[in-house]
Amino acid sequence: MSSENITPLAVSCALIVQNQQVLAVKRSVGMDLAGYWEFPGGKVETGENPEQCLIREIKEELDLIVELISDLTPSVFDYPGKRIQLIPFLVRIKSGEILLKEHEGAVWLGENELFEVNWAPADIPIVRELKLRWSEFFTN
Ligand SMILES: Nc1nc2c([nH]c(=O)n2[C@H]2C[C@H](O)[C@@H](COP(=O)(O)OP(=O)(O)OP(=O)(O)O)O2)c(=O)[nH]1
Repeated sequence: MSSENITPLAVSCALIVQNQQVLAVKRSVGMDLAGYWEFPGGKVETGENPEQCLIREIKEELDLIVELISDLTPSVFDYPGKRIQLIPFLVRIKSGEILLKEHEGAVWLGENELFEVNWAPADIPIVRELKLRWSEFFTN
């Protein structure tokens, strides 16, 4: 089968913003893409939409309740053997304290620190869009 025919795996992810910063989390040993930084989230399951997936994953991974502020442009990326469609949402924390249940690290990044971590390749276009639209997101 040619790569054009691979059905993308939909993955929702959260750009959690607070105090002019966004949260990045580090994938743990044992996960695929271990050691890369990403936005928390996960695969959209049967019967849920990307927004519902996001709320569920952020509760599961970080023990946070978040609310959606806006969406960004999905990023399609081909990893060996799989195509990911990463669906990003800008969110804010509604309640809870961050508890890392699956990741091995977390860091808050300001506008000029966005590229200081080693992002999973699929995240790069999203980080670029965040940087371009930074003032729009942080002045509202
Ligand atoms: N969650 C998340 N996954 C990402 C990002 N960037 C990126 O390439 N991925 C990839 C890594 C994985 O191959 C896939 C999502 O897998 P996952 O392991 O987070 O999803 P999940 O929690 O539903 O998975 P599972 O362990 O239950 O199978 O997407 C990102 O920013 N966030």
